[in-house]
Amino acid sequence: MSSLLDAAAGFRSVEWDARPRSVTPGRQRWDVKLVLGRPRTAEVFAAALRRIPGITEARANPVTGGVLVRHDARLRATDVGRIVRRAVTLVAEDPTGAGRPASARPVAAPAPRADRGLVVRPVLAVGGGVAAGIALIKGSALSRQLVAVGGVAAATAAVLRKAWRGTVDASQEAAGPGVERHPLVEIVGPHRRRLCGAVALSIACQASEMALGTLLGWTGLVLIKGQAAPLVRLGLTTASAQLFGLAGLMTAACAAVAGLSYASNLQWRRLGQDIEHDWRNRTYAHVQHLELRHLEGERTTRIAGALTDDVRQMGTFFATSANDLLQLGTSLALLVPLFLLLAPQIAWIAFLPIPVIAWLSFHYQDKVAADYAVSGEYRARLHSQLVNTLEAGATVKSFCTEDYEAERIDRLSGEVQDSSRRTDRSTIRHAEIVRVCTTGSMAGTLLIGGRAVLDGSLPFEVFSPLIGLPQMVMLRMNRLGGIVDQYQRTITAYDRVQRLRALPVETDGTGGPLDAEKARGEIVLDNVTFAYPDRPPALEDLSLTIPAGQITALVGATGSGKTTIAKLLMRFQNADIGSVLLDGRDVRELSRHDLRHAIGFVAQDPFLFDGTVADNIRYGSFGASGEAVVEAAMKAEAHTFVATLPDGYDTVIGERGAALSGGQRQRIALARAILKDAPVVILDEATSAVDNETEAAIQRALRVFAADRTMLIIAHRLSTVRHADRIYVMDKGGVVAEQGTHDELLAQHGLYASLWQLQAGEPAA
Ligand SMILES: Nc1ncnc2c1ncn2[C@@H]1O[C@H](COP(=O)(O)OP(=O)(O)OP(=O)(O)O)[C@@H](O)[C@H]1O
Repeated sequence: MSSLLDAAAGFRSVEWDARPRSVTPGRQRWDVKLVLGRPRTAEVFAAALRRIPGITEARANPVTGGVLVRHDARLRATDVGRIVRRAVTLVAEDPTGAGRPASARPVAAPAPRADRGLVVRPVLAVGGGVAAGIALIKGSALSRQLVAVGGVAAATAAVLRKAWRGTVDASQEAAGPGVERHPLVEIVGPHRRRLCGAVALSIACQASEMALGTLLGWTGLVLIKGQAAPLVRLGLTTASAQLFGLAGLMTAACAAVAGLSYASNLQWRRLGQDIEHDWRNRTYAHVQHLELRHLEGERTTRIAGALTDDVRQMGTFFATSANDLLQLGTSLALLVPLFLLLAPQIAWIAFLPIPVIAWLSFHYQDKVAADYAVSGEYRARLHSQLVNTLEAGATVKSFCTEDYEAERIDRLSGEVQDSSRRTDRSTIRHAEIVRVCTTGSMAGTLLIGGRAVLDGSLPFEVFSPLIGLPQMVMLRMNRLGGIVDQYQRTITAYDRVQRLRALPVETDGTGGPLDAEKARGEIVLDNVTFAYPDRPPALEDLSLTIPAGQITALVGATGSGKTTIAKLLMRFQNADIGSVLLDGRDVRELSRHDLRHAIGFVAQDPFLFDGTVADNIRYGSFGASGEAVVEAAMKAEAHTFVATLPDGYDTVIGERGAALSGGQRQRIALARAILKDAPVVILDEATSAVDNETEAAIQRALRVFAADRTMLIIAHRLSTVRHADRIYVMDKGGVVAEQGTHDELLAQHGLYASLWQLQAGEPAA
């Protein structure tokens, strides 16, 4: 890290905005304005960060201005923050990275440049060469016009080349090192057949549309000149017959355009939906199997965003923009040769607006991309704030902060409004400039083409049907910037989805299956040390035994590692040192599915789904009968209150069980674990919210339930565990301070005894 820090210290401090968006152990996300709308700077910035020891990954997104930094857990969050800020200062001074020694430059960055010209340079060379060659040989008026066409082609190619560079940057960034196939190919995946069908239909539709335009031109010809030569060749000799013939042909062309347009749009949309559905399912299946530490490390809203917005973006690109691009390409591919063949003298003026509109379109997109990113960010913040405030309704009311919250929403909404206004202004201005260009070119084509017709160098029969066709292309050109924007958004969305899919999933043990029916349930922690990333050890060299068929309790200081023990047992986390054994087998060797099948777990903050009481008790034991559900509810002391609910077990309890009290929620969760009927049951503060009388009843029922199984009870309220066969008293730092039965521990007059006296209201000895 020192090289960058030292180097940065020598530079004048540049006040570039860099703000942390989220900081979790081992990973930070930043908003860095410096990289917004600057792909090259983003590349240099990420490369600069990657060179720093301890930074394992750095990515900068020029579309959103977001920077992701993954780092070694030993690097402190504040140090990483300092590194990011200094990198901003350094790169702001030298955005190209050229000021560094060659050896220090990012290795991967310049490589793609070699391929970029492959597609566009030949167009430039051929277009320019042919035009210049003819001009030199002939030196006629026609050759001058061909030179002009060459100029238009060269200008268009130059504009497209610039845009192509940007998209290549974006796609290479998304594909990452070692990925051979283009992201769009990856996105389409197994839906190539539907893509081919959609492409064929779009091309046919575009050809029909141009045929329709030509027929309209011929109609004008018949009306003005009394006949159209191509129709005479078809045997229609009189003007009236030609008009009837044209009406018939146009009806057929209209029907073909409508039918093909309908079919192609349907195909593209279906393709988009297939892609969205497919990617959502595949990604969700992956997310379901992520290691819990990664799930906890990612923000829920971010994962939900990838599964909804990002996969939708990938589908929408194919449903709309891919179709637009293909139609634009087809119309250009048909029209340019047609003009060059039939009316080369007006081709240059007809197509003159193409490079101008293309340039305007890209320029506009560059400009609004940053605005879109900013307004998207403001919208996301507003959304998140709205959800937070609505969820915190009781807290807001109890602290009388309604006005404060309203002001916050007002401010965020104002920011969204301002940023949207900026984008709207540029959008309208852009549309009007394009309109001026297309109408200007139309006037020019009429003037120059009209003069050519008058001086006899261009037959009116040729000029008339061609006149309206370029407009069709121009109007489509207007969408070019939008298409590129959609492309970049799609690549960024693909990038985010791929990153989610790159997170490691839970691996299974190698020691064969575990038969839950036969499990005895003895649990041993053998010299276990475990630390969460970037934290001191939660458990340190801990050894304890939870005998099979008995009730064991864990009590003690808050944060002393009690829940962590349950997590290690369920393999939500793995011990760093030592091992956790179930019936003498290391849990890491057991299949996670079998292991978790053998354990009934009630978490500290159990989750209830939006559904009926019965659905929630039956969750995970979907085949359980109604009688079994009621029996489990009785054991958990839930039956009495459920019976008083309006629809009994069919009462809908709302999101997270919002329509129940805390104690009622706990009893439903307890009934769920009882119904699972597992040989090992872990209750983590499972009855902390129920009253003493109900808890005593639950304890009685649980003692019967626990008769033939291993039960681990984690609790702060000591009355909950006084009947346990063994109690471990945990102390700070994840160590066992005392152990024994309730009576033995009282007799020790230690930590447990003083806690008991405190809770019983007796003065401490
Ligand atoms: N996901 C996590 N990431 C980082 N640190 C964590 C995480 N979960 C717990 N910790 C830390 O690990 C330590 C032990 O936490 P644990 O939840 O096991 O304690 P506990 O004894 O169950 O506490 P309580 O009685 O308050 O429920 C605490 O210092 C806590 O801050």
